[in-house]
Amino acid sequence: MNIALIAHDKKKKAIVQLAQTYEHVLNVHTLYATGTTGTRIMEKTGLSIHRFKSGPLGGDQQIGARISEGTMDMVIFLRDPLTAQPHEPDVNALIRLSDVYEIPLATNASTAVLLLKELENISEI
Ligand SMILES: O=C(CO)COP(=O)(O)O
Repeated sequence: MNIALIAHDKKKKAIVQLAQTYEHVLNVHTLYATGTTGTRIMEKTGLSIHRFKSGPLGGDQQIGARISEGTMDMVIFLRDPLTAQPHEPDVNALIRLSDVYEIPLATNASTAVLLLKELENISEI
C-alpha cells in the first residue's frame, strides 16, 4: 500500500512514537510524508520515506493530488485541532479528497492505531 504520514508540529512526537511502535507494520509498505514529518520519522526509525514539500509549502496538496490520481491508499494525519494553521484550506482539501475517494484516513492517534493494527492483521494472513 502507499501510505501518507503527516503531523502538525504539536503532533510530531506522537507520529514518531506511532512510527516506532508500528515500524514492523509500516516497513513493508511504500511510505510518503510531508517534509518535516518525514524527516523526523526517518531520524528516529529505520523507515525509508518519500518526502513531499512541507505542509505549509504545498505538501498536503501534493498528497491530495496523489489521492485524486488513485495512487495513495491510506492517510495518517495527526492534526492539531487547537492551533490555527496558515494553510488550513490545504488541510481541509486533503481531508475532503480522502472522503471523496474513500481513502482510509486517521486524523488522531487512536484511529491511526486501529488502522495500523488492521494492517498488521492483514499482513499476517
Ligand atoms: O503542515 C503539515 C500538514 O498540514 C505538516 O507539514 P510538515 O510535515 O512539513 O511539518
